[in-house]
Amino acid sequence: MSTQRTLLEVRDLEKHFSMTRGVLKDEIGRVKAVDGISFEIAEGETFGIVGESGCGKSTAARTILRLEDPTDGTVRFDGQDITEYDSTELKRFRREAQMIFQDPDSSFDPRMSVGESLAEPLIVHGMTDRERRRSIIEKLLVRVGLQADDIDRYPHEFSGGQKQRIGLARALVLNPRLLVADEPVSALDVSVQAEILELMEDLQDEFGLSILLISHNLGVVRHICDRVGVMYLGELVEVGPTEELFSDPEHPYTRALISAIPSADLSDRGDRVRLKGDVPDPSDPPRGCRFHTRCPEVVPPEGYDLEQRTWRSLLDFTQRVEEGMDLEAVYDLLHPEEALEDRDVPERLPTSDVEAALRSEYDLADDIGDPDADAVFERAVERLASGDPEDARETLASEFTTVCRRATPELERVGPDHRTACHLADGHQQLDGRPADTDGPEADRLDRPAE
Ligand SMILES: Nc1ncnc2c1ncn2[C@@H]1O[C@H](COP(=O)(O)OP(=O)(O)OP(=O)(O)O)[C@@H](O)[C@H]1O
Repeated sequence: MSTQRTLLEVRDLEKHFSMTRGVLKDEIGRVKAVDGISFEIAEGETFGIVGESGCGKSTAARTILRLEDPTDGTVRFDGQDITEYDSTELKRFRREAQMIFQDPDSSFDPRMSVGESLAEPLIVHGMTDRERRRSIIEKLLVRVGLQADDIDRYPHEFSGGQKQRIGLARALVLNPRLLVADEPVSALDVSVQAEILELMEDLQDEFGLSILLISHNLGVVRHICDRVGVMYLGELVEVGPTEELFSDPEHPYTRALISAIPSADLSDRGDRVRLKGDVPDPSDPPRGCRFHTRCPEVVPPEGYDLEQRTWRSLLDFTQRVEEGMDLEAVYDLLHPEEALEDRDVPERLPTSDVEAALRSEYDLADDIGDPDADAVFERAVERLASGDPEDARETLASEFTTVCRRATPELERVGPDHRTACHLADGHQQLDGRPADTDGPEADRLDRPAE
């Protein structure tokens, strides 16, 4: 990490959105968009936050700039807690911390010339001298690769890349110390993305800026960030120096994101990890490690000898049964073509048919390699076929249990400046972690069923 002093310090930041119902606006839940993230950015440093869509990156950025009020946690800028700022301090902060957005088109008023748009922040912050404003803006336009006389042109006269250059000029016109860039190049042609990123790097050096870069694109983050935080479902799961994180990723989510980067080298295709499904609902995140429902490296249950792929399938099946796989759902699996109104579900279904359908659905071989695990699976299948999903659920939950569901891994050090929140990482292997905060069927472990 940079030896420069810290400019931005984010501690345990949370932003939850209330979900309400009816005219009385009763709260029926909370979207935990940002759920306890901590990191810092040094002066002159570029820190990237990366993750799939919906994992909370933009909300984090907006909350850090106090465009949203945090639910909990602190954001310190130059040592001061911005959540405590009064309106005067907030105005000064808004000068020192600027943002650029993904879509340069929608961030400009089409009726205002470039000069008028860029003069606005100067006027708001008290620069009354028109000539001085014009001179500052012209110099900045040249600095971002445009021409001084572009000052009198209108947004529609520029390409996307040029508009993002103007966006950068507008962000820098007040000489800020922090630039928050939310997907600054994802709306641009690939050919101009690198130009804009290089411009940002040059401007950073020249203006001594700290940058918080938000992107779903790991290539973009790798290009210009000194350090990276990987975000999943409102939490940071790994934070480390960029090259170390890319060459030696510690979290399975980071590994999956890196392996999904399109590579010219087709020979490595076999190693690609494909993450199944979308990011789960942030109003009801999975307990334990939030990534365990999609993790390709989820820790297997003790006492079984299973290949990772088989274990992942068994856990997917367990999760599905827990979510409420009943006799009707099993029937639908056996009769996918049957219309809903023609459905006549009997009290029990042939166990062998159910077993074959479920093995096919979850890609489980006839012999999964461990007779004990097979016995658990078969018992669950038999209970499902008999219309007793509760027993199936309890059997699976008590047997196919994993530390990844039982305990929440903390972000712990795996290198001098590298931290990860994964039970697999060094220091997590004692399988402790924080207990998951919801009681579930695993809370009361059942005895292993008779074999
Ligand atoms: N004002 C809001 N009210 C309710 N939920 C919100 C609000 N803003 C964001 N969310 C939810 O919070 C979660 C995180 O959204 P956010 O936009 O921060 O994610 P993101 O990682 O930036 O994704 P994207 O790149 O798609 O914008 C999402 O589930 C989103 O629907």
